[in-house]
Amino acid sequence: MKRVLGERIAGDLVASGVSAVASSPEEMRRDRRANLHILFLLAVILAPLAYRHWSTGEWLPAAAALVLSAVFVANLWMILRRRSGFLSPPTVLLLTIPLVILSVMFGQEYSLFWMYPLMVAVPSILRTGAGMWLGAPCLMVVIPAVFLEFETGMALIMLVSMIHTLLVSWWLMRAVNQQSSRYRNLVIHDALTGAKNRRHFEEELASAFSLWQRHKRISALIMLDVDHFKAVNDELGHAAGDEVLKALVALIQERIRGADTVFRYGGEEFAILLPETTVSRALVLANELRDRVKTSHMLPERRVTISLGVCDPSVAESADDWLRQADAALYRAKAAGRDRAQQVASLVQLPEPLGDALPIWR
Ligand SMILES: Nc1nc2c(ncn2[C@@H]2O[C@H](COP(=O)(O)OP(=O)(O)OP(=O)(O)O)[C@@H](O)[C@H]2O)c(=O)[nH]1
Repeated sequence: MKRVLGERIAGDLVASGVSAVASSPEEMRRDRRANLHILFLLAVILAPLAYRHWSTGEWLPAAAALVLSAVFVANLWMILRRRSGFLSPPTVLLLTIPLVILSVMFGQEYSLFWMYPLMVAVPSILRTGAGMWLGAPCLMVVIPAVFLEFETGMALIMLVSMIHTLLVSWWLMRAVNQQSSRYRNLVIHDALTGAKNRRHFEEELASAFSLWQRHKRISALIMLDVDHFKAVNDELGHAAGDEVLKALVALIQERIRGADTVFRYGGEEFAILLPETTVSRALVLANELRDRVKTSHMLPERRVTISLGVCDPSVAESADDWLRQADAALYRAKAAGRDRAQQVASLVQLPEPLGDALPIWR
């Protein structure tokens, strides 16, 4: 249980390293704004805390709060100037919590009021259930101080309201998370087939291309198109055409590895992006898919076939060019009679057996 909890908190801390989860510029801007607010909040908590300790002659906690507050302000300044700070929000949070608790232990009972913004900040920064797992022990640590410093009625009110603050903040954060993952799914998926959509494809293709450019990490792109799909629609109706598209995506998804992705590029054209895969291995997969589609009896009335084009980024000058070349290979396959796969020969030779050893499906 402990390990699972530790892993969850660690996972959430990593995930809440914000820039790691934010992918679109809009998400990054939103996270930056949220970071600024939270960092400002935590910096503000520490300044009056330092003042109170200083005014009662407790130099050590006063100095610690002052130094930390100054560090947080510098971090804020860096984020404003350079868009990223030297401390992540979880680190800032993990530095603030012990200081507030220590301040209470040092006899500054009014520091307990800073537990309220902290109970808001913990779920907001950690974003998931781990916020609760970190917030709850913090409250437990301060319970003795609450009952020691305040009369029982007041202590109970404070405790219940702190728990309430933590629960409401966690509940709100959970609702926000659920909504955003629902929206993200809608934004990146094609509603009919469940494949990822073209917009997401363009992002993923660009990132696969920059992995190739910067680190020479190879990927293969397969473009595929259903042959004579118009005839399917015309003869059997649009609904039958839709069923073919859904069955095709299901067949591809069943075959490819977890790391690979199938996208609906448009109409009856699809793309499959295969990380760490050579063109020759992708061609083997393309032919296997072609074979499986042909023998799958998706429609009892007529045989469905596909044509495919395979290409890696070594031959391309940009992500767009990569797509253009894979598409050109696909249309060569169409022109050569359909129900076949064509490749663009790669310009790189991976050392064998590495090239061969790369798995192409699960
Ligand atoms: N059922 C269905 N049909 C679609 C969908 N999107 C596009 N189409 C149809 O797909 C057909 C594509 O036809 P064409 O571009 O002529 O291609 P094709 O008949 O497959 O011919 P080739 O690609 O040359 O083999 C058109 O009739 C479109 O209406 C969809 O979501 N559902």
